[in-house]
Amino acid sequence: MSAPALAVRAAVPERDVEVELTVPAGRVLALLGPNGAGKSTVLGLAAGTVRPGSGEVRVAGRRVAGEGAWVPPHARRISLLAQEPLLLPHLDVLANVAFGPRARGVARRAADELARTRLAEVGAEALAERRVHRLSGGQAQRVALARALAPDPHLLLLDEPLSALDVDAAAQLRQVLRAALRGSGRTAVVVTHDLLDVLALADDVVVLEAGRVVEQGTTAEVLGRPRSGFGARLAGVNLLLGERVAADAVRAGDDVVHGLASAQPATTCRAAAAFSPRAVAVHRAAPGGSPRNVLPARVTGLEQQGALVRVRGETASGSRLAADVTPASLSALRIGVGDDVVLVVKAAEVEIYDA
Ligand SMILES: Nc1ncnc2c1ncn2[C@@H]1O[C@H](COP(=O)(O)OP(=O)(O)OP(=O)(O)O)[C@@H](O)[C@H]1O
Repeated sequence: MSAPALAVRAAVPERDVEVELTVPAGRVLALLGPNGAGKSTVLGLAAGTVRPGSGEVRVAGRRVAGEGAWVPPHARRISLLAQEPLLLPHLDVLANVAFGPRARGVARRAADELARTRLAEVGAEALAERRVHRLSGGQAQRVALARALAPDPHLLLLDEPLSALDVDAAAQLRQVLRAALRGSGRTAVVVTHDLLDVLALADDVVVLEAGRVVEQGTTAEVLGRPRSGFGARLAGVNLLLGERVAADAVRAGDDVVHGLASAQPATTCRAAAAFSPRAVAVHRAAPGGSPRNVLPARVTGLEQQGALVRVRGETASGSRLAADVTPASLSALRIGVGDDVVLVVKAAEVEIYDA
């Protein structure tokens, strides 16, 4: 087996970041997490703009940072596509894309040819002779992608690459990125806050919170069975993380939720209960009847969610939950922020799994 394209096992104490993660060659990893979680720091460790206080960083098997080792950024064969396209303003598009290969010693004609191939790959062939200042935001970012791909890097780092673009340009570039990355053999780490980027681009997901990896897995695993608050928000589900108190029940504080357990509970007692906000009904008082989970909560917010209204609530134990209800039912209930309600969800709608 070949070495991973990126292996980080490092701490940056002054930022309280301590992470261990690997990116196998040929895969795309989405690096997610709230503001200040450490995403940029991990990119910096890979790129060589941040030095680890301890531990090491390897790129394609080579130690690029760590005790007694330091490879400067330009010698790591890593390309960065940032929020803003970092193009050289005095060169035309073709020369911008040919710049990296030229710097690695490729002859002029071959570098130009390679640049045209990369421009064609991102749908920007027709822009080859254009001056950089005459490009739109979306065009410039395409050219920046071609430029990042041209030196054939071990690893491509994408730092919120679509966030400076309007919705249409972002959607187009997302497809271009998808074509350039998925199944291409290229390896990338993409920092994003956008679920659409994760779905379109990522094979794997790592979630960081407060400088630590709190969750990792394939995109399907993390979205299907999130094990962190951030992962649950991304997946759009309610998540109670706590201890397993029965094969089919999880307790978080005083909140106990029953559900359908995965076949074989592990010996660990950390477990998660996940359910959709659409499966949650909102009542003024606990209803009688069939096996249900009943969670008293205080309403903390109301917001429109498509054709429904999302009712946000918090239980006395601090579990934050959401219920999506129709405007008509909400109006009949006459509830507002600060009111006490009862959130009800059938056990059959709850999935219980190890966390
Ligand atoms: N240049 C710096 N010097 C010192 N501390 C920093 C520096 N940059 C970031 N930090 C701190 O390091 C921690 C991780 O920040 P980082 O920028 O890596 O998070 P992030 O997940 O990229 O956040 P965001 O989504 O806001 O960009 C935070 O506590 C932050 O305040």
